[in-house]
Amino acid sequence: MKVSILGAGAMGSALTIPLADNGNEILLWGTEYDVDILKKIEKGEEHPRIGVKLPEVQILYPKELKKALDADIIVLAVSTEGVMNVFNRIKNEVSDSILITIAKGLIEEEDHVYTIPEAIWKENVKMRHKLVAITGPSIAKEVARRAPTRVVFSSKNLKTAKKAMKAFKTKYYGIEITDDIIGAELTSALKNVYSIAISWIRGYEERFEMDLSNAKGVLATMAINEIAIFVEDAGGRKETAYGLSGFGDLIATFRGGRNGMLGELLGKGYTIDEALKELEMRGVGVIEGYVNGRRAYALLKQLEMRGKASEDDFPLLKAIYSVLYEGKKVEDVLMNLLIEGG
Ligand SMILES: NC(=O)c1ccc[n+]([C@@H]2O[C@H](COP(=O)([O-])OP(=O)(O)OC[C@H]3O[C@@H](n4cnc5c(N)ncnc54)[C@H](O)[C@@H]3O)[C@@H](O)[C@H]2O)c1
Repeated sequence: MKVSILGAGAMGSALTIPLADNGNEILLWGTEYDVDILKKIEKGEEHPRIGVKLPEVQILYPKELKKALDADIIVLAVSTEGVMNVFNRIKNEVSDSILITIAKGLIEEEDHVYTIPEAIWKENVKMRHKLVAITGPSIAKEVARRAPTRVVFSSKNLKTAKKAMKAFKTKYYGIEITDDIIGAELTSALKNVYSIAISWIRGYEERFEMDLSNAKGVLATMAINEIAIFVEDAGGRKETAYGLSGFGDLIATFRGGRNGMLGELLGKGYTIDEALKELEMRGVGVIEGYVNGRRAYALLKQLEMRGKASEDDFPLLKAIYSVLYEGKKVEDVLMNLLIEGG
């Protein structure tokens, strides 16, 4: 198949490995932010974010977006902040292709919060049966090194998911499919938010020089249960949260990543402003879990207004929101969460 990847960041580029191993023709289009990376790939150098050389791909520069649209599959491989920006540029020319999204986040438009599929369908209703979301534990560097990985392809139309799976599935890249695309997408966006809280404990461990594995177990359990309730309130299936998209991804990522770094600093006693400043100084890019913490809370409020959810079921999310946006410190909320459950 002919597959275009839009976005030459870590994950978009990592996906060229299973796609090439499966014999697909691959086009890799980069945004304005990706130009240096594209040049490196063209010179045969390692991709700076994933540390491997890419297989044979046709490189396309930012002005060549149109050339990427003639493909069986188009992978929207940009981060959440770029999804609608890129989709709006291609939305009228992609209806014949399968569109795949990989971003793990929520979209906010005119004071309303949407999952990524809902935001896309709102712009082009035809994509309802053409859209596939990839979720589950898949750290880009590991995919790029052919480390064993198993992810979820979700779509309203299982035929579409199966067709997409054919292009990607390899001996080391396993795929399960589901029609619960809203559940899978919401789960993976929330996973980024809750992993901030689980990482508070790492900061605490360092700060007080003691192991706090018991506490980590409590927060991880609260996290997965709240994600499951949230997903069900939003019309998805609880099992999706307990599967690869939720539990699996939480285990894979809470130890590291940008959200984990933010959580750790907060656990060490930094205020949110100090933590964000520190991460900016370290050159860490956008922290998706931070922005999505606010969006998740706003979505919860939206659901509550419609009688579909109750804020009382989400003590951990409320605590995360209060630390990220209301000036609370982790020590103001942690003991109550751990001992009383919120
Ligand atoms: N890295 C991983 O292991 C991994 C795994 C699964 C899913 N994801 C998800 O995939 C998405 C991308 O992650 P990544 O690690 O590849 O990030 P990255 O920072 O390496 O790449 C980000 C990509 O998004 C583009 N981009 C960023 N802001 C943009 C904007 N405002 N407009 C247009 N394009 C923009 C960049 O040009 C780049 O192509 C994230 O949502 C992430 O949660 C990442």
